[in-house]
Amino acid sequence: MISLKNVTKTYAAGARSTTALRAVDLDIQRGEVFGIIGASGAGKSTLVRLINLLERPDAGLVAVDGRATDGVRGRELLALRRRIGMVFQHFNLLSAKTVAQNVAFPLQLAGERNLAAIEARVAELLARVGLSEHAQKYPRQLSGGQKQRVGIARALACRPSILLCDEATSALDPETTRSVLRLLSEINRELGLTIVLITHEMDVVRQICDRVAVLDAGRVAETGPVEEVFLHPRHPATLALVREAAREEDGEVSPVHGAIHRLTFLGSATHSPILGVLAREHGVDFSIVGGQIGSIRDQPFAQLNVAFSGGDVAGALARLDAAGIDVEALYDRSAAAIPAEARIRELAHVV
Ligand SMILES: Nc1ncnc2c1ncn2[C@@H]1O[C@H](COP(=O)(O)OP(=O)(O)OP(=O)(O)O)[C@@H](O)[C@H]1O
Repeated sequence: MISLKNVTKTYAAGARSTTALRAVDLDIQRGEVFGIIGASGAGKSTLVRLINLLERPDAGLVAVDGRATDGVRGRELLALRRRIGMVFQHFNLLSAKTVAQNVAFPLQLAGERNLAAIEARVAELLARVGLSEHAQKYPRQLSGGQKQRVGIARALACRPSILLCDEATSALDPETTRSVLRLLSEINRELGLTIVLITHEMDVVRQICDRVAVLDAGRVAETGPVEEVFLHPRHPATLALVREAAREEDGEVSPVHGAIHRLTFLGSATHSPILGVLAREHGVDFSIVGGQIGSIRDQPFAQLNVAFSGGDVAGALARLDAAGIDVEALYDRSAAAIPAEARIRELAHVV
């Protein structure tokens, strides 16, 4: 649906130049919700401008909606751009136009002259985003969440096949963010639209995306299903984004003895009372030294750093594995070389 192959983009400013993207490969499938996450300066905005065809790469290939875009010009370029609906962080609504007029605007720009057809399409779009009764209001009379719903309705007006959301929830509070993400999820399911979400927040990716690519200093640091990238981050840039989302305090972890393992429960396994079973049946003691619980899309998860001691630890670990719980050895406090306390604190932050 969207593919970038070996894409590089450099900005030249006088004698200085900045390479914003380096050898980026991305493959976004039709109908998926794909997240692109990265810290400030990672190259997200540059990627948006390449996907919506406002800029061209210096090297490499960009294909959109199954079409290679190099060499596409004029009307053809305009038509391809219309396949992509844009949703912006600051809504970009026209303040002198009503909600209905804002949503009608792209249809008029696309050359639609039939007023009845425009009116019907606008009514349908406003119903979809839950704003029918606000059609005659002006943007200043709306809340942030309502303004973004207008932005989404406007982006859908010309029936795009891709919705490109550039930090679409970054100006919204967490509750409004959740409701806008729910709306995007509905649109993805019901209209089969491909959604690309550009964000600096792992929480946004976790709530809605199927797959994610992590950008770091212009490169794709890692990419994969959200469960995999969020629960088992491999690259330091991903780890930093996951930690930020967990918003853990820099608290002390009481000194513990024994092997520390990270247990990842996903889906129905999250509700299993397995730790009690391990204590009873394998005679192991355990202390929880860090962790987080939450959900990834609609799936519950828990990730706990647990120090096991005494009893049959090997048997307990095998039991966890058999129960479908991912077990990863982090560190053994009983080992001869005990690292500094800071290292233990760091481990507690890993989840
Ligand atoms: N027009 C430009 N001219 C020169 N350098 C640029 C230009 N646009 C972006 N850059 C540089 O390219 C790099 C990537 O910038 P980009 O805006 O794509 O990152 P970003 O991930 O969107 O960051 P942010 O979240 O802060 O907007 C940065 O070092 C930036 O300074």
